[in-house]
Amino acid sequence: MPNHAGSSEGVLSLKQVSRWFGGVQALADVSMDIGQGEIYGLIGPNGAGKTTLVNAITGFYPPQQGTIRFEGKPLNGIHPHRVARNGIARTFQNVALFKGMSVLDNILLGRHVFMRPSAMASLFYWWWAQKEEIVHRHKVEEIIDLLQLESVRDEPVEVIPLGMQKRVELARALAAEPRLLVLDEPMAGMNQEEKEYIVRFILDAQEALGLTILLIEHHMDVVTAICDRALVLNNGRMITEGPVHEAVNHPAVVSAYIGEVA
Ligand SMILES: Nc1ncnc2c1ncn2[C@@H]1O[C@H](COP(=O)(O)OP(=O)(O)OP(=O)(O)O)[C@@H](O)[C@H]1O
Repeated sequence: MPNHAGSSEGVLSLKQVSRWFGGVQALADVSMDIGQGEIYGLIGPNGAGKTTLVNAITGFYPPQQGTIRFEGKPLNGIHPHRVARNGIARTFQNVALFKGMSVLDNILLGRHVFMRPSAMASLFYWWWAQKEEIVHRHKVEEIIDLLQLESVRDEPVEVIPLGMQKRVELARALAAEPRLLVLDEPMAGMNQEEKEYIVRFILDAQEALGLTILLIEHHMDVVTAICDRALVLNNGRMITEGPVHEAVNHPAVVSAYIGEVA
């Protein structure tokens, strides 16, 4: 059951956001407001526009119409790297880790938002860079602890089970110290036990770090268990938006999820 009621102050606010890919309208006038500390679900059948919405928020595919504001500041047209530095981290639908690198180094990569762009700067100010490195490693250790990745920290990521790889992705996103965390199907391909683990870790991280979360998820049991509110999309359009139990029981949602797309 939801236990993170959001305040009235919107952290992320979208107003009539639209996005086209050629002749396909992937998003049509989508609006939403996510409150501080909320876990907000984004649901809908395949091709509904969920990932496009996340890509619009995180700067990968800016909307062609409408406005997106984060903590009161406009996000439209901001480069993904700057969006990340401004406090929004995301995970990807398909595992996007660096094979051949250890779990620890993959998580450390999440710190890149704080690192200096010039390697030369680090070379000249090596002493400063060393101090910086210690801070980064310390933060990463905290996250390894929080997500219980200690036993695999030195393993190459490709040898650990999928469920753990997804947990490493979550860890890498947390390493960027976001205030808004966007999770794109964090449970895809997981078995029941792995799902239960990742739900637990998401809730732990949310509580420990005071996060606001936007969650794309197909598992309705998870959505109803942990989300406060939800937005339902179909063909890029808003079907319904509101308290999660009302949203998931909307007739169009029920029919969309049993295959008769409304
Ligand atoms: N880069 C792109 N180029 C062209 N069309 C795209 C692109 N990204 C998304 N689309 C189209 O936009 C629509 C919405 O796709 P999107 O991936 O956002 O849906 P989704 O709800 O995330 O689906 P899924 O649950 O399958 O991930 C689809 O018709 C898709 O083909």
